[in-house]
Formats: sequence, structure tokens, C-alpha cells
Amino acid sequence: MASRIGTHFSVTIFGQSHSAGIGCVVEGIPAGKRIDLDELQAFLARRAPSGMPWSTSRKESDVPEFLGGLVDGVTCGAPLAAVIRNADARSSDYEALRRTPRPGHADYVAEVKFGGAQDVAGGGHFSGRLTAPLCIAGGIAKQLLAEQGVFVGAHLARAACVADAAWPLQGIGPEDVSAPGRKPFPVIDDACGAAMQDAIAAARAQGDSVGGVVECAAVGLPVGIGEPLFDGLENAVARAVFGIPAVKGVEFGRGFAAADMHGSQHNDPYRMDAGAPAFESNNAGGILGGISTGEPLIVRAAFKPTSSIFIEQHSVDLKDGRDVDLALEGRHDPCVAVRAVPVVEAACAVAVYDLMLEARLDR
Ligand SMILES: Cc1cc2nc3c(=O)[nH]c(=O)nc-3n(C[C@H](O)[C@H](O)[C@H](O)COP(=O)(O)O)c2cc1C
Ligand SMILES: C=C(O[C@@H]1CC(C(=O)O)=C[C@@H](OP(=O)(O)O)[C@H]1O)C(=O)O
Repeated sequence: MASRIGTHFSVTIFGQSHSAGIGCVVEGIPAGKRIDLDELQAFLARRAPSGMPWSTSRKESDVPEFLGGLVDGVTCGAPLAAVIRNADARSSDYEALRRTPRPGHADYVAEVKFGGAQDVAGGGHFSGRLTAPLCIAGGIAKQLLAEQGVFVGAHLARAACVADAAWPLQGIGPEDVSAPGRKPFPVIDDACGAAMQDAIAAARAQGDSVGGVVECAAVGLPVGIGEPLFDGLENAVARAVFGIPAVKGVEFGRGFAAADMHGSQHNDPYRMDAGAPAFESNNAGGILGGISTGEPLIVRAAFKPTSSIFIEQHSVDLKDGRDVDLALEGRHDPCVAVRAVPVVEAACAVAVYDLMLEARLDR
């Protein structure tokens, strides 16, 4: 198993939810870049378990220790290594799950694939906790992109069937994409956010969970990032976003809705604007032929409802080979998508910065 992504800016993630620590190794960061560690910590705090009603009650401060790659906050050209010590693991919640896999989690496939050697506790290496080191790498990529005038931000577009206000596909800027992330509940419209919180709380009160959609935008991209066919911007971003546990769908621009449109509606026509070609719309979500158009990159990720719920479910006893009913105990997010908002930003930033380095457009 190798949990690695990226070519020019590559990220390797290690650790398990209940191991001594989790972390990342980031290779390819140009030397001499000052990383704002306070800003990075604030970014990690957006993802960390918070004690809020939409979060797991596990308590983790998620403060990274940098073991290499930084000298006085400036990248030195060596690979960057960071570790977060796990502080609040409660492994007894997981003892029974080796025999009785949770429906919807990775327990069963991990048992078959790794023959019982996998770390079951806390979901092991499959856990959403591994998105903390992804946010270290992604938070750094976001800062390096901002230096190039590219800003990545996201909001919770949907949770428990309640929709947030939508971003227009065109005409959004750095302030629009950054604003939701400054709020404790990352939406555009706080009234929609309050309705989402009520619906999440209602599901939680019944021991159940709900799904959601995170919408992410990268604004300020130059024209020309990405390649056709297999090395396109869509390919790279989708690969990174699908690496986030619980993501079941990824779409760009109009996405699946494009299938119900006419060409006359979906095409983004051109007009000259101050002497340069400009798009009249951005149904493409900032990508044509795998290559950035210069319009906002818009990507949406669908998150399934958290699999660990507190309603009794059918499972099996793998040792005795009999049917059992599983009643779970433990601490779980009732809606994964809320804390995943910065994670989608991180995944998007890692993929985009990798392609920026490839295109040498950051030099
Ligand atoms: C930020 C975040 C938090 C998560 N929290 C939980 C959780 O508390 N309980 C749970 O069962 N799954 C949680 N998940 C999802 C599981 O990790 C995921 O469903 C599981 O590893 C199986 O992977 P898959 O859903 O991609 O197939 C979380 C995911 C993310 C991204
Ligand atoms: C700890 C985090 O989330 C965890 C993600 C997770 C899962 O199965 O994905 C299951 C829970 O783990 P535990 O049972 O150890 O509390 C969550 O708390 C985190 O995101 O930092």
C-alpha cells in the first residue's frame, strides 16, 4: 500500500487513526518559500474535531510537528515531513469489529485484503482522520498558490437534502471563495446553514447520519494548466478528491446536469473583452480538453452519509459464520461533509499546484 499522490509536488500520507501519530511527507516544494504556520494551523482547525454538534466528540488539537523541510518557517528544498500525535484514541470501541464488520465502512474489505493484519482501531489507515495530514500538504499548497494569485475555497453546498446558496459559475473572486471558510459552519447563506444544522441534529438524535455535497472553486488560474486525455486538470483533481474517504461522486462545472442541456445552453461562447478573448459563461467549470480556461475551476464532491450509525444493522460474525445484528458504540461525525470542506480545498490545491509546477507557470 502506498498512499501517495502527485508528481512534481507529491504527498505521501502515513499512520492510522489510533497509531502513535499520523503525518505526511511532501516532496517538490520549491526552496525559499515562507510558510505562514499560524495560517496553516487555522486551516487545520477548520477540519479538526470541534466538539460542535456536527462533529465527532473525539478531541484532537491537530498541531503538526515539522521534522524536516522547514528552517525558521522557510522551505529549504528538502522533503518536508510533518507528524501529528494522536491524543484521544479509544480503541475498545473497535474490538468487536474485526469479527463483525460495520456496513458501509472498510472493515470487511480490509479484513479480506490484509488477512487480519490490518489496524482495525479507529478505521486504521482508512479513517477520515488521515485527512489531517492531507490538510497539512493542502494548506501549504494553498499558500503557494495564493502567492501565484490562485485562491482555493469551498463551502458546504448541501447537507441532509438542504441546499446552501449557490456560487455563480462565473465572476467569483478570492473573497467569495474564502468567506465560507472563515465561519464555524462553512456556508454562503447562514440561514441555509442553520437549516442544515437542524437536519443534521435530527438525524443524530435518531442515531442516524446524513450525506452532503462540498463545492470547491479555484480562482485566478492561468489558461493552460493540464493536458488532454489522462493528465488533465479534471483527472488530477478527481483523483485527489476521490482519495478523501466517503466521497462517492465528483463533478465539474454543470457536471451531471450537462447531460440534460442542449449544446446551445451548455457551450460557453466567446467575446472580445479589452482586446482579449473572454468567455460569456463558465458551464465547463474552468476546464476544456483537460486544460484550464482561466475561468474559475468549479468542482463538487458528493459525500455519503457516515457509515458508523447507532441504529442496529445486519452484519455477520466472520469467525462463526453466522448472521448477527450490530449495535455500534463510539464517537462519529453525523455528517462527514461538514468537516470535509477544508479537506476538499486541500485535495484540490495539492492537485492544482502539482500541475502548476508541471506547466512551469509558477516560475
Ligand atoms: C473528515 C472526515 C470524517 C469522517 N468521520 C467519520 C466518522 O466519524 N465515522 C465514520 O464511520 N466514517 C467517517 N468518515 C468516513 C470514513 O472514513 C469512510 O467512509 C471509510 O473510510 C470508508 O471509505 P469510503 O467511504 O471512501 O468507502 C469520515 C471521513 C472524513 C473525510
Ligand atoms: C478523529 C477524527 O475522525 C474520526 C474519523 C472516523 C472514520 O472512521 O473516518 C471515525 C472516528 O474515529 P474514532 O472512533 O477514533 O473517534 C472519528 O472520530 C478526525 O477526523 O480527526
